[in-house]
Amino acid sequence: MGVPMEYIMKRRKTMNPELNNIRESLNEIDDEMLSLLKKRQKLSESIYRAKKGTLAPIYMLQQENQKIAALDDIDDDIRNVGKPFLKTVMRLSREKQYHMARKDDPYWKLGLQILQSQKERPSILTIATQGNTGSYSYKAAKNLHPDSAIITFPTFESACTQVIEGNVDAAVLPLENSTAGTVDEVYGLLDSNKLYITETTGIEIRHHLMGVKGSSLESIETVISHPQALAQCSSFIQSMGWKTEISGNTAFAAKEVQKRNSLLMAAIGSEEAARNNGLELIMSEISNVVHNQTRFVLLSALPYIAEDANTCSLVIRLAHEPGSLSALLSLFSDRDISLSRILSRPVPKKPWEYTFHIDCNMSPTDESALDLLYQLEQETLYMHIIGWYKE
Ligand SMILES: O=C(O)C(=O)C[C@]1(C(=O)O)C=C[C@@H](O)C=C1
Repeated sequence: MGVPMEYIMKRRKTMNPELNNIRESLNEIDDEMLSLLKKRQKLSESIYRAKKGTLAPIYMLQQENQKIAALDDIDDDIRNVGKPFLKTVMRLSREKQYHMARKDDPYWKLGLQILQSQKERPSILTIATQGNTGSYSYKAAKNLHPDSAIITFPTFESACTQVIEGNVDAAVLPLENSTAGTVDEVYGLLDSNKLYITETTGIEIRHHLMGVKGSSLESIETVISHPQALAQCSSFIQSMGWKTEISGNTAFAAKEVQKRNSLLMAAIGSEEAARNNGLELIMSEISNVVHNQTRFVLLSALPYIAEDANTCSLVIRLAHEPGSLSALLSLFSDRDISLSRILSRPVPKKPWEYTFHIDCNMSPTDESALDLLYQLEQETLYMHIIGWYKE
């Protein structure tokens, strides 16, 4: 029989009285600090009330910098820990003030837009995808809305244009693959801010090698597919020493092989792509990893937010300053909001400046989520919600 944990803990406590005493003292100091913090937060409420109605902003950067700079004159030991400590308490003070300001502002535009977006789910009768019927996007669209009519377009951009122009209800596009990473072009299209992610689905990707009748591993010299599919099967391709050719998607690759009708060429794609183009499977499942998934998103022109939404996708631009990203991340962690993805993309025409795509787990009914958005609007150069959906 094992020794009960409680007994071990008790023994530990009595075995080292010196350690216990120090811990007791630490606890006392923590209690004192917490009670001071409580007092400080009360003062933050008062400072907010004093600022209310004046044009004074909540974030007084100069004020904060002065306080931090004043620490330069004190001894090393306390300066180094004092700076992050003061930054934290001032940030908590701002968070309190933003919460009060949001509550006081019934006309907060983004808050009203969020409320308006929580309407009934719009019906999705027509969906645009890129590629043709054998593509994984087609499969993902069917997965999400089995009864919808799916119309295929040659590029991601043309599928999005159809949604923006109101010719279809939504587009389904791949956003991220578990092996090859993000689909940068789709992220670029999301940056245009005309579309919203309203649903997502994960599709298990099984890549197969296919060719015309008579082709074999020995006869092939070149493989054709979408760059993501080629990347996802790179180990096998390299081991065979094949050349690669790029196509718009896996279904187009299969079509191209059928058209060229050559034993020297094979395509990488789904079983459907082989079937639809009369090709034979030369080898099944050639991906680098067994569980190869792609996350697809349904994009709508209307910013619909589901009642049970738990993931919010944000695009944020920050000032190009040291510490700006870590300060941003603290605004999430202070509120216990976890991030499921973070991605940086270069800002066009602005070398070394970045846009951050952040997915975080929060519900539109959470007060802390609204506080966060309110604060982000004030403290970042730019913030936009590109979707709030159930994942
Ligand atoms: O001095 C202010 O205006 C405050 O709101 C107080 C305070 C602080 O907590 O010290 C908080 C936020 C400001 O950015 C600067 C300082």
